[in-house]
Amino acid sequence: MKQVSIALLGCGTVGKGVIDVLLMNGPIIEEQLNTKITVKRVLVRDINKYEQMNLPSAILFTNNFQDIIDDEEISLVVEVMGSADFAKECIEECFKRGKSVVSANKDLIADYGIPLLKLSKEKQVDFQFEASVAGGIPIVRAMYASLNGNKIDEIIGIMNGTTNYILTQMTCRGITYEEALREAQVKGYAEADPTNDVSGYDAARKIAILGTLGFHSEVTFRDVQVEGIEKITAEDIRNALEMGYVIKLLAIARQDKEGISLNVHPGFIRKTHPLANVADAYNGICVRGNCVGDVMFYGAGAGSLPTASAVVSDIMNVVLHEHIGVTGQRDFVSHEAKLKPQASICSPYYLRLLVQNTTGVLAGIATVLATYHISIRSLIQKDETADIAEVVLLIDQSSHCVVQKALKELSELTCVHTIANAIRVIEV
Ligand SMILES: NC(=O)C1=CN([C@@H]2O[C@H](COP(=O)(O)OP(=O)(O)OC[C@H]3O[C@@H](n4cnc5c(N)ncnc54)[C@H](OP(=O)(O)O)[C@@H]3O)[C@@H](O)[C@H]2O)C=CC1
Ligand SMILES: N[C@@H](CC=O)C(=O)O
Repeated sequence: MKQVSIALLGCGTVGKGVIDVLLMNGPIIEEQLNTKITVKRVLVRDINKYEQMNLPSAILFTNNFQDIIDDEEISLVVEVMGSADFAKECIEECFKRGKSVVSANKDLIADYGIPLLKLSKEKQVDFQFEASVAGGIPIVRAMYASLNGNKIDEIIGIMNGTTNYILTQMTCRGITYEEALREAQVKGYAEADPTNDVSGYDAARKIAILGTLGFHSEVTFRDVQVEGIEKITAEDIRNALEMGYVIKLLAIARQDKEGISLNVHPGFIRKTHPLANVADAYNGICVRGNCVGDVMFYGAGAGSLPTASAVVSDIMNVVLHEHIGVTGQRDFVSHEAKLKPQASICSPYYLRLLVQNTTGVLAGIATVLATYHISIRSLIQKDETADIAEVVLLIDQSSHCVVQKALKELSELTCVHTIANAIRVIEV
């Protein structure tokens, strides 16, 4: 039996999961590879914290990256620390010293994936990052190795477990946004800084990675229009349900003759759509290719063991590549991205307005919308007896900038108290 010694950079939710999977499934892994994989060294910031954890005593903990880079026995480094800059420095150093790298870090891959892939090829080492999108779902490899005979038209999905958990718990248990976020943190779904989850940045990084792989175009996180779930209230969730929809944080990449569009935003999605039933920290991703048609991927999008499952599959791939002598052979074709102007992207919208309960208010709203050629699909006034009433509208296909202009004009009407929310309705 051969031996491979690896190092982990990070031993949090994912790093600890990798140690657990290698121990739990050691025999299955060894049998397939005829190799025993041993975690020799682990980099963390605070070594003391890890002494209290029940981890194999042979693992050497360090807070000095140099201990790992100088260890000639370590041929593979697994980066599960998070954040981009320090991780990038470490990975570049690994490549230069002939070590392959597996990473789960979408912040890093979304910004530096292509230059790092080029460097890994130049240095004849492997670089794999399956866990960087949708945790345990094997979507990254599917994009570059299973669907690569297709022209990809659309990728639409729920790619953040934390926000999906929050929205599911708010919908099903009626708990508050803050309570649901706290639970997601305890369960290990949220990023170290959960702002990245709730503001949509985490999903934006994932759709940038999938867009790059699917469209063979260099898109980055900065090309994604991002909106988070912070403004979603119990009232929006209730209204959606009454109208036959659920609210999900969606990541959408589309490519047509006008170019590529990348968006992350909350969306109303029909209860009958397969994505509507993706609950808790599960993720679901629908990909449309010109030959395969629609395919859907579903599974755990976050959490220790599911994410470690993807990381360990990358580790096994790297070991296999070493055995068959194809390490560092990966070519990646990418072109400069032609981005579609956001102004030309249209969708129907749900609008929620709080208005003074006076006569003529609905006519006033309809007049403003008509000025912007926005037609109304449905309009419901609630709390007809209260001083401040809720008005819920579904409006037809309109571009985001036209809707924003109309909302600004509506907010200036004396009878309109508050524009409470405007959420796109997804028609797929
Ligand atoms: N959690 C999840 O479900 C998923 C996470 N990911 C990604 O995996 C990566 C890790 O996430 P997760 O395990 O949740 O993160 P955690 O915050 O749970 O763990 C981070 C680990 O990295 C160590 N670390 C962080 N910064 C440094 C540094 N500068 N130097 C040395 N050690 C450092 C921490 O050590 P210390 O404790 O000493 O600070 C800790 O052991 C991230 O990129 C994340 O986006 C991807 C898919 C799913
Ligand atoms: N914080 C992320 C973890 C996985 O990528 C999420 O909630 O999806």
